[in-house]
Amino acid sequence: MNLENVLESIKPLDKHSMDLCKTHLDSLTKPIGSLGVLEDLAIQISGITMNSKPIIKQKQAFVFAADHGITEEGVSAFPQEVTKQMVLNFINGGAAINVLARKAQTPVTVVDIGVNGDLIIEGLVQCKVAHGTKNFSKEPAMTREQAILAIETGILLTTEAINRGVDLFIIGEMGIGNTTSSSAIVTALTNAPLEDTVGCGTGISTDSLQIKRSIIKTSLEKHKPNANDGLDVLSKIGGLEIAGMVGVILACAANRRPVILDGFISGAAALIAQSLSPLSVSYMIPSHSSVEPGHRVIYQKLTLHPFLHMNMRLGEGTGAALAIHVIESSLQILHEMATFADAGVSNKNL
Ligand SMILES: Cc1cc2ncn([C@H]3O[C@H](COP(=O)(O)O)[C@@H](O)[C@H]3O)c2cc1C
Ligand SMILES: O=C(O)c1cccnc1
Repeated sequence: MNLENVLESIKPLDKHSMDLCKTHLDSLTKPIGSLGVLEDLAIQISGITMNSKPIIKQKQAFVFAADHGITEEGVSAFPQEVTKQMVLNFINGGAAINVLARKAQTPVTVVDIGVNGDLIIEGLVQCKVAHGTKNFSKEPAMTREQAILAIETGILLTTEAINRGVDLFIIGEMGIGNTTSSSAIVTALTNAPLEDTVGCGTGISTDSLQIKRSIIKTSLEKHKPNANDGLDVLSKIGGLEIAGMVGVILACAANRRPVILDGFISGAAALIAQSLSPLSVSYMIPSHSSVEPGHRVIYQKLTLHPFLHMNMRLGEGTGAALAIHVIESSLQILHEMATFADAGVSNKNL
């Protein structure tokens, strides 16, 4: 499916399944609504899957890696080659996402969608759209065609995984410099002040933070990305890994599969997906709230509420991997808890 078909296929959640799920939750041995977010998640996943008792059997993490020309401006605490080095670490199973995904029994697929350098590594999915983006303080990060190609890469990988039976997705990324790109996207799409959208990423100094903000400000003045056109925003100031994640989100929405968002950068991808298809937001499951300040701005615009508050600021899909445990718990409640009738517990509001 190409991007256009995917956007046309996205439909609202199934209200009937959600109502049935809520009725069942209300019949379980607990005060109504007392399991809070666990209940909300079960209801949302019912609406997504059109099944009032959904089951998750196969999970999949996609980690998209790409480089950013904007690193030339000194916006990260780390050099660009760390992207490539971390790809090897992912493949060898030694990164944080590998550990947390293993714990959640979720396979990790690493996708080179735009790393600067040729990587021939067994196990790495090679879908390079470009050798990194251009320095967007000087010229557009990529062409519109490249942005679409990278989104369609995410769509293709997701569709293939769905055909293999995957029923829950998590997204993550690796790309030195990508908090600068994400902050630019969030500013362009929300108009929020730079103080609220730009943070320290990997840990830059306060002086570098001022430079990061001023680069974003002048780049936005230069390119004037159209806030009503997610593809314009993505191509002028975005990243190829961000585009890949947009593709996963949209393909999940089109195929009625839940997709767990991760930190700040996956949130920037979610905002692009929202601008291309407002309906896609109901298929997104938030996970944690990042230390990066702009993450709060993202959640406000999406009207989603993260349920994990872990002081994390890593990305890679780590927060999303943790959220799998909560989501699986919510469905286990739905399947295994006794009803008032089954357990012989009085169900009367006095
Ligand atoms: C060793 C290492 C592992 C990482 N894993 C994720 N990130 C995170 O940090 C980067 C974004 O921050 P900035 O915009 O400041 O460069 C991204 O690659 C993100 O995934 C990492 C960063 C480092 C250094
Ligand atoms: O929240 C994130 O995903 C994040 C924050 C800082 C650096 N890298 C990732």
